[in-house]
Order: sequence, then structure tokens, then C-alpha cells
Amino acid sequence: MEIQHLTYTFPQQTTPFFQDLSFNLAAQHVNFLIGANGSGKTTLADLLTGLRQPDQGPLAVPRHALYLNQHLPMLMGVRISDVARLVLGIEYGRPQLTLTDLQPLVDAATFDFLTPIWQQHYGDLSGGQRKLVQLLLFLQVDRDFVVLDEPTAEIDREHAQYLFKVMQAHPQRTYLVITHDRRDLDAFNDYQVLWLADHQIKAALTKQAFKQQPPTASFLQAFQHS
Ligand SMILES: Nc1ncnc2c1ncn2[C@@H]1O[C@H](COP(=O)(O)OP(=O)(O)OP(=O)(O)O)[C@@H](O)[C@H]1O
Repeated sequence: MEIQHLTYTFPQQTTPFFQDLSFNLAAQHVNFLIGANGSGKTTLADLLTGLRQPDQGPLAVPRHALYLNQHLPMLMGVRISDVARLVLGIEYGRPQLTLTDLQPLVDAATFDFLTPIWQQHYGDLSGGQRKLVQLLLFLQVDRDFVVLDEPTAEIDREHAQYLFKVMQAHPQRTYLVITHDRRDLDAFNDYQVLWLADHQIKAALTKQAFKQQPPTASFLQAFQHS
């Protein structure tokens, strides 16, 4: 998936934030987008998913992306089963979705995670559990291009494994994952790392090339955990 000559100016600004930005997303792979705070990762994700319109540079990426950003609102009084009905009942035309109905519709990791909390209220879960409920349910919706903005922030390593398993259960998708946590990369056998700095993709590295970087490599500062 080639992104070519992308230029974007924020509203009420005169100087473009991105000017003539070009890079490749590895199709049917996990692409990690890293960069310092304020480097423009979320803005780039907004552009790739059509949430923001570029000044120029028609994007050769599908617009029907699944984009899970950092702000996922939810009513606290509803049960997990209601959340599942809201997300998957609509997608599959099954508004009365039961746990038994759910099993053939979702991957094993999602079913394992949701089964013990199916009747719990959303507001009774921890922040990390709530986030995982939303991530796992939305990741069951069938889309080729999936953009996740800091999906593992607030989620402990044990629970993050559910997310990684669900991503691995759908390897035909192209993922773009924004992260500040280097440990997220270790869950995958293959990936590309895109380093955003100075308003450009300054490096695009395969897993092998990434592993060979010295610990002093400047882009490693984009990680909060190592
Ligand atoms: N509407 C706006 N007008 C002008 N500048 C903006 C606007 N919105 C965001 N910015 C600036 O654009 C830059 C990129 O923001 P963005 O949220 O994309 O960064 P990020 O890399 O995702 O950061 P973080 O790692 O902190 O989430 C920031 O410096 C921000 O202040």
C-alpha cells in the first residue's frame, strides 16, 4: 500500500504539517508507527482513515478502514453482552445475540475473554478491561485495513496477549499500530517499523533490520518501555 506525496495543513494554519510525505505500508502485515509525542502519528492515522482530508495526495489506501483511536466512549450501566450486541449484533444482523450465538462469530481469544464477564456491567470493569472489550469486539468486524492508536496503553502485558492473539487470528489484514511500547513488537514474527520524525517517515525497517539497531539509535527514544 503506497502513500505518495501526502500534504496536510491543519485548519487555520498556513504551513503544512506534512509536506510531500511518501512511504509504503506493508500489506497483510503489522506496521508499527513510532515517534515522539507530537510527531504527528495520530494526525497521520486520521489522514489514512479519511478522518482528515489531505491538501493533496490521493491516498491509495482503502477508506473503509477500522480505526480504533484513543477515545472510545461507552455507557457505564450497560452489560458486556449489550456492548457485544451493539457492535456485533448490528454487524451480523443479530440484535438478540447470545453467548452461544457469539462463539462461531468470533475468534477463540475473544470468546475466552468475554465468556466470564458476559453478564457484568461495563462500569464494573477496570479501565484496561473496558478498553480490551471494545478493541476485541471491534476487531471482529471484518475490515482489510485496521488502524489502532496506542491499543496497549493502560493494558497490562497479560491482557495485551488477548489483543495480539486476535490480531494474529486475522493475518490477512493490514494493520497500522501506533505504539510507545517496544514490547508490543515482540508479539509478532514479522512486522515493519515506521519512524515518524521531523514531519517525515525517517526510517522504514523490517523486523530483522530493527533488531540490528544499536541501543543508541535515536528513534528508540520513541519508546517509553524497552
Ligand atoms: N488543530 C490543530 N492545529 C494545529 N496543530 C495541531 C492541531 N492538532 C494537533 N496539532 C499539533 O500537531 C502535532 C501532532 O499531533 P498528533 O496528535 O498527531 O501527535 P502524536 O504523534 O500522535 O502524539 P502523541 O504521541 O502524544 O499521541 C502536535 O504538535 C499537535 O500540537
